[in-house]
Amino acid sequence: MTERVVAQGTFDLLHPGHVHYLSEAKAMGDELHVIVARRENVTHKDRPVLPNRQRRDMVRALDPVDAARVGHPRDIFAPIEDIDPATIVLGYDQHHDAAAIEDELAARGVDCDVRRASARDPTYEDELLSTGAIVDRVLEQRA
Ligand SMILES: Cc1cc2nc3c(=O)[nH]c(=O)nc-3n(C[C@H](O)[C@H](O)[C@H](O)COP(=O)(O)O)c2cc1C
Ligand SMILES: Nc1ncnc2c1ncn2[C@@H]1O[C@H](COP(=O)(O)OP(=O)(O)OP(=O)(O)O)[C@@H](O)[C@H]1O
Repeated sequence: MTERVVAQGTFDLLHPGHVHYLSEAKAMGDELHVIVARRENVTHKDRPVLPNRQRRDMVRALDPVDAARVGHPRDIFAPIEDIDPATIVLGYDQHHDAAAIEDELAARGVDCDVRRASARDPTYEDELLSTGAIVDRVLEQRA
């Protein structure tokens, strides 16, 4: 049986940390489905610069990704019910609580494991592995 895996995030300005996360998530199953956060739901940091559809299309073009969609406007569990994954992979720094997600999904009849991905550190001096850091460098160098 095909094991579906779900990854999620903002994916505004792509960088090797995103590729690391998505490759690791793909290795946890057969088919990787990515949920791209809607702009209006990104409230814990600066909102993305790029529109929902552009971020989805770029994520969809990455090698480990089999499918990508813009997330639900209100219910973050609705796309999960639709995809019905064996595993959800949280990013190393995502603030979501794995046990709480498992419990909510179990209540909705979705039985899936929630795992945590590893971080990728820079491999050379000026490598930038966060969208926020890229934006800061653009502001610094183009001001
Ligand atoms: C299991 C799961 C499902 C999610 N589904 C959605 C969704 O349907 N719509 C959405 O706008 N955000 C959704 N999110 C939230 C974002 O993907 C993301 O966690 C957050 O808004 C952006 O923060 P980050 O890029 O720092 O992780 C989901 C998060 C998780 C953990
Ligand atoms: N350096 C990294 N190593 C591993 N995973 C990463 C790295 N950077 C981002 N990710 C993961 O990629 C997913 C999407 O990340 P997101 O676009 O929110 O992060 P970001 O690039 O760190 O942005 P920001 O700097 O605005 O927080 C998240 O699950 C996040 O944990």
